[in-house]
Amino acid sequence: MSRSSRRRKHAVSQLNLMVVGFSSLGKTSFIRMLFDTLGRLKEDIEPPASLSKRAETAQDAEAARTKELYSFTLDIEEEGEKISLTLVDCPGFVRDNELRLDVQVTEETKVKRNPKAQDSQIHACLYFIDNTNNGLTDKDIRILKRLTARVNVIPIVAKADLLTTTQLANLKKAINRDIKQYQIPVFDFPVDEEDGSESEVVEAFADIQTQIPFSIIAPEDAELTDPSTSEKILGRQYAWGVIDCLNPKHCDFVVLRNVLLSSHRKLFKDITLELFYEQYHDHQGTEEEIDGRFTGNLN
Ligand SMILES: Nc1nc2c(ncn2[C@@H]2O[C@H](COP(=O)(O)OP(=O)(O)OP(=O)(O)O)[C@@H](O)[C@H]2O)c(=O)[nH]1
Repeated sequence: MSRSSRRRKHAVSQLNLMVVGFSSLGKTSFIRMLFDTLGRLKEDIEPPASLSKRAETAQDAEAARTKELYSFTLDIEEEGEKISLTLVDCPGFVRDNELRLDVQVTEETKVKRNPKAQDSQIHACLYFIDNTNNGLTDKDIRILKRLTARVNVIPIVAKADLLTTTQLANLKKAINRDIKQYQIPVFDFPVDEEDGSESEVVEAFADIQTQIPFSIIAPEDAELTDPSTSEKILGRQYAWGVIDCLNPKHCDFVVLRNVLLSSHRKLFKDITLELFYEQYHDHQGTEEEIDGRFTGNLN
């Protein structure tokens, strides 16, 4: 094996993901589910304390609220590639407090910048949308415009178990309508039929685009068994049946996980470097001009 291929084999790719959105939409639960489904290289790694604070009742919701931004890094392996994955969980935006909202969005899109540390930039930001609204609110639009100028943004509808199939389809349609109408450049999944890709690859990517915004269902704490297979699952139990959070028929988690960690990981990183990072270099100057870089200190 040549020295360069040996180096490639042992190379570790850095990936930094962030979750953002209003309070109580399921951001921490998503990170917990991702953590639980990762092929971690060191199994004994404990999740941060904030991840174990669950809120299954209204009473403990306040205690479990993410109070300040935190991040943690895991060494994982995905399809034979080693990845150093940093997950960043942000406190939820508070509705009805305009002033705090503005301060918070600025804080979260701001950075302790280290222009040389490209690998500490956020490569993809998952923006959680409230599924009780009929599309994007004015505040979502304002926040998304700011975020999309600075980072790859992927819209998410969490707690999809609370919607029927028709309600979810209508909500997705309404969100996509608003994204188009307000010209919000969320990440879109390129389909380039000219590039000689296998037609299955083109089809798979086109399919991903139709799933945006991705729907997520996070599991409850209790151990559940799939009644049809008797296997343990990450799920939610209802009077009328059991949801398997990893079943693509129930939600888009598995597709999203694959997009983030595998199929589009490199693209997120390339765009971050080429577009957002270059923008930063082109605009070196005042604090305001560069206030959006997600580089530097992730702690
Ligand atoms: N029904 C349902 N409830 C969920 C789901 N995901 C999370 N929850 C519940 O929603 C509540 C809030 O979840 P969190 O993950 O703490 O939400 P968050 O967005 O991190 O909240 P903040 O810390 O306030 O920003 C908890 O009671 C969760 O159990 C889901 O997929 N379905």
